[in-house]
Amino acid sequence: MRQGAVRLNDVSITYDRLLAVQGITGSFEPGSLTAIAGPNGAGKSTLLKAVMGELSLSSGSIERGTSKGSRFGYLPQAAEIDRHFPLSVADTVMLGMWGRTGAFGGVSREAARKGRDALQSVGLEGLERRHIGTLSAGQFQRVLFARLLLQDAEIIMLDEPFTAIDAGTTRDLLAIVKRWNGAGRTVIAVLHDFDQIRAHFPQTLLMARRPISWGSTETALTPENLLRARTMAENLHGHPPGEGFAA
Ligand SMILES: Nc1ncnc2c1ncn2[C@@H]1O[C@H](COP(=O)(O)OP(=O)(O)OP(=O)(O)O)[C@@H](O)[C@H]1O
Repeated sequence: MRQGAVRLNDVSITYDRLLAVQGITGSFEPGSLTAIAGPNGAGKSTLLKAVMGELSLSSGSIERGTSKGSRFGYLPQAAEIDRHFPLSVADTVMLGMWGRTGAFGGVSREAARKGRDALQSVGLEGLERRHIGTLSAGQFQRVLFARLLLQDAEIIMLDEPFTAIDAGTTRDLLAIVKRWNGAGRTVIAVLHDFDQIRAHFPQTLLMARRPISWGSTETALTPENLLRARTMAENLHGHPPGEGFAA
């Protein structure tokens, strides 16, 4: 059932005239666990959306192994999600089943059981009826992970999944990421915490619009490469890329 790698061939993406991603080549192998790192505005989120097929490329190509969108699960950045929408925790989690039931397919008893199991595995049993707007940031991120669990995707892409999330939730969600990967799924996560990347993510793509390094985390995140990323970011923005982005 396992399918091919996701290959990027000289991928570039522009917004109007802004070249957000330039000349990225490499592949996410099946079953790999990769961090995408780089300064603010480096094109990381843009690249994830392009891999998902949400954005078109200005040049280059992406081989996805299959044309089926259901192969991908995607967690957007928290800032991109509107939590005012009147949905309960249970409704939000069950959206993960859309790929199989269709939007109006109704929820079978089996699907409802899976939904409860998913909520339990992220530690949120009992909160099914709560409105998502009343949850803490950490609880809401747990809901989104439960939704991803239900989606049962082969390739899971997470955009800053632990930003502004408490330490306990980060630990629990990181354990889920590792379980996904242990079960043979490919996981790609945009992350800012280099210590976390070094501790848990064997592969890293470091980019600052252009690729800097892509390979084992040890070889990708050298002080020299981080310095190059920093310098490239300064050239992009005309100022340093912010606290924390230091070798
Ligand atoms: N929809 C859009 N329209 C126009 N420009 C955009 C759009 N989305 C992103 N950009 C620009 O493209 C560049 C890359 O943005 P992107 O969000 O991909 O970077 P990032 O590495 O994910 O940044 P961060 O770490 O701050 O989230 C930035 O200059 C950003 O302002």
